[in-house]
Amino acid sequence: TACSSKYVLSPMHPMWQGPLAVPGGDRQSPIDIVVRKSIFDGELKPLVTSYDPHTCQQIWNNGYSFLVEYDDTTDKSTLKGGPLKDKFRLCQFHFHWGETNAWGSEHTLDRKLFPAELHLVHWNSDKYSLFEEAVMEDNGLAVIGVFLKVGKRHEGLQKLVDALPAIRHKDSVVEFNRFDPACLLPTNTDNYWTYHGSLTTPPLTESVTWIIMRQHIEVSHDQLAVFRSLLFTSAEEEVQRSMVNNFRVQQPLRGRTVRSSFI
Ligand SMILES: CCCCNCc1ccc(S(N)(=O)=O)cc1
Ligand SMILES: [Zn+2]
Repeated sequence: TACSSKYVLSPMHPMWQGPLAVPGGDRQSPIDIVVRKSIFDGELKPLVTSYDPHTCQQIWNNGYSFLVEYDDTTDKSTLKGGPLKDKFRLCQFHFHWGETNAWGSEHTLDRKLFPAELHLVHWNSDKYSLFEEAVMEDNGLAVIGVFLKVGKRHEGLQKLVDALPAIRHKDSVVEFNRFDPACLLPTNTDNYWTYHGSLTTPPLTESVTWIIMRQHIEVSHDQLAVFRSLLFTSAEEEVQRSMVNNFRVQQPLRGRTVRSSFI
């Protein structure tokens, strides 16, 4: 079901960070959000998430990050509201992080780097019938981005952290159920920035409405250290490489406007 886009590269291809800018791409992600240049839009609504923990299926290492995948064959776990006109189905969430707490996020706020960033990936189930279809369309996907800061231990995250040693290597999968992704959202989801962008890993398609939360979540140093114990490489490979710095370089804004839901 690999996307048929012309930008699909194998995960091990040196350009997995993708070309610096996709040829002809004028809405690439991630970007730096210049807070004072974002435009308040009073039409932006609160986000409405309704996630069913029972639709959680598995957690696996895809060689870029680790993904928690949800059953998206029905409208059980959905996102609507915010900047969105349609209803979007949750298909997976994953993270990006650094080798140290000094960096790791894909987006930045006035150039401020966070140690990690959570992405909750949804596709437009009002308009399309499969993720693979939606990924090719300009209103196909909606990704919620949440910044992580190092501080107190995140109790909800621990269940996920405890599963990571079982998926250390690329392509390892374990069954994972009853996880409510809502526990990873900040307490305030009314304040966010939104802009039109792309996937930050191949196929890099320009199909994403990004919704970046203003409020971060806190995780402990030890919890983040377990993320860094994952490997980019499969069990067979002779040289093992730690899964760290799995973020893309930032992309030009190309005149895009970043809107805010708050003043
Ligand atoms: C068609 C198969 C593609 C699998 N991978 C999709 C994908 C890539 C990047 C992001 S992200 N990092 O922009 O949220 C989400 C989902
Ligand atoms: Zn991501």
